[in-house]
Amino acid sequence: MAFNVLISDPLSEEGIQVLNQQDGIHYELATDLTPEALLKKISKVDALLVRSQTQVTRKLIEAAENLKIIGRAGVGVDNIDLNAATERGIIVVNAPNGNTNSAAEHTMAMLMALSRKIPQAYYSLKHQQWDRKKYVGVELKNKTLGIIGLGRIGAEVAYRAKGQRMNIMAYDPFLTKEKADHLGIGYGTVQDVLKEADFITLHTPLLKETKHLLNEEAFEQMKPGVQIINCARGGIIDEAALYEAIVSGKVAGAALDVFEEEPFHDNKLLELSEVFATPHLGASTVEAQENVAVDVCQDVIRFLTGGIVQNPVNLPSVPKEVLNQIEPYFNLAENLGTFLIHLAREVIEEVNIYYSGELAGVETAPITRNTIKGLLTRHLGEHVNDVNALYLAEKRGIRIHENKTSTTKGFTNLLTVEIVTKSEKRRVAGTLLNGLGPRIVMVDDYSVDVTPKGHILIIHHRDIPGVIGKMGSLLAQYNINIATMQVDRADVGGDAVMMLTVDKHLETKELEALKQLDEIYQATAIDL
Ligand SMILES: NC(=O)c1ccc[n+]([C@@H]2O[C@H](COP(=O)([O-])OP(=O)(O)OC[C@H]3O[C@@H](n4cnc5c(N)ncnc54)[C@H](O)[C@@H]3O)[C@@H](O)[C@H]2O)c1
Ligand SMILES: O=C(O)[C@H](O)COP(=O)(O)O
Repeated sequence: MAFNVLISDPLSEEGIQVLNQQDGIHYELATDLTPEALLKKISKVDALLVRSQTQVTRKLIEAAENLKIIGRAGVGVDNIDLNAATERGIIVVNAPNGNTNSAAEHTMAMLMALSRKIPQAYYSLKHQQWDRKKYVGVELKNKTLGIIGLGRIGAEVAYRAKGQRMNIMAYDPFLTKEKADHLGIGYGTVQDVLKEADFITLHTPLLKETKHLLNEEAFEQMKPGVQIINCARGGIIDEAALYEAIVSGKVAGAALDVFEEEPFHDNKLLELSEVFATPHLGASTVEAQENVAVDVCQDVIRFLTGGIVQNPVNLPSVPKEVLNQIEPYFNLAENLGTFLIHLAREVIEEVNIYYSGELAGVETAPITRNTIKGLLTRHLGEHVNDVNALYLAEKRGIRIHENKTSTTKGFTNLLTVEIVTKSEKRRVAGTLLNGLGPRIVMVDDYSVDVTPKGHILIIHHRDIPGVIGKMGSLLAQYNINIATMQVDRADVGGDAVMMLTVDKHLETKELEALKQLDEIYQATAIDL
């Protein structure tokens, strides 16, 4: 068979050699295509190889009649419309391990250059100025490095910064005490990191949750004189807020490799002498480029020749006959996972999934994968899929147990998911009602009946007269319309839960206002 491969971003020669060695592969290297020119070419392409520059949009994917696989020679897939690719059955693979070292080294280079103002001092020398007073730096030794996102790159940065005798304070939603102790670092909430760090470095993906993670409010919480490094993704920092924080003197310096808009020829931040930057060079080393090019080309060849890929980002692969039987449960499972992660107040150590009634007799592994996918996506982003969900959970030390039980509590099928954290267990159960679709029927020990869809608000409160009224008036003040509402309680005057569906997404300030009411212990908004 013959396949056309289009390489639309610069790719290392080593990767191209991998393509050359395979019979039936015709490749074209075209790295300067305009979006319009790429759109014209794409219909004849079987495999598209990109880095971060090519924008693989829905429009491009929809025009790609023959496209079977998109290979990303690197980690971040935020330039690829994964939903559009999945909808079209196009597999996306990346190369997540090949550039970890280079990105960590680049971060360290930025950190050291920042602390000693090396780019600024060099620039002044180039302009015939010999100024020793202006470029007095600070030592890294005994300073606190705040790391937000302790995945592959964040952890490598932590190792290296310890070599500089820095103290590390990290935040990652999957960072446990055990892992922090093993690395010999401190950990806390994101607020702890913001408050305590002398330098802050970002290593999260760009997700809905991390967009503008460093915003005006975050800068306010930081120490005066803090310095910022971003070698992850533009957009994690609100650039306008960073500009103001530097002008006001709160932030003493910033070293940036990535930007909200790339490429650019003009960025206001670069007018400030406290800022220096590189044009997205974190992975630009000979070694990293060889690694990622070889990894991604090998995966593309494996896929095109009928093999199993090693780094799938979105692969849905379930045999047809099994799929027909269990597919209706996938959405319910994913929604239960998403629901529970919002209730988690601590790091999740264990997940127990109970299959009851009809469900006890079917192939449940793909349903488990969808549950875990729902649980992890909030913090790990869109690259979590039913193929890699269990692996990602295992990497984070989360134990997963499937249980088949005969207890159905009156339902013909019941899927119950429980998370276990250091100090509590939280549970949610759902069912597929014949002809009526999915329902959430239990939250912890409370009975409810809610379609898992839209904007859900769960309020844990004390069962006393007036609390429902107060809650209703407060929502009305914020112009939030209640669509449906149910209440259940443990005992008269004891703990109770309200489960509401509302017509719009609840903002943090609105949830905080609810929590200010004496009778309310917890208010959680979930968008499904
Ligand atoms: N500048 C470059 O050239 C370059 C090179 C490589 C990678 N990157 C970028 O670096 C980022 C991280 O890469 P990685 O390989 O370490 O990925 P990774 O998946 O191993 O790590 C990301 C970590 O971020 C954590 N996270 C998610 N949401 C968070 C939040 N709200 N707060 C704190 N932590 C959160 C995740 O739990 C995960 O542990 C990616 O965006 C990637 O694209 C940039
Ligand atoms: O996500 C990544 O792997 C890095 O940002 C590298 O991007 P690049 O391949 O465009 O250098």
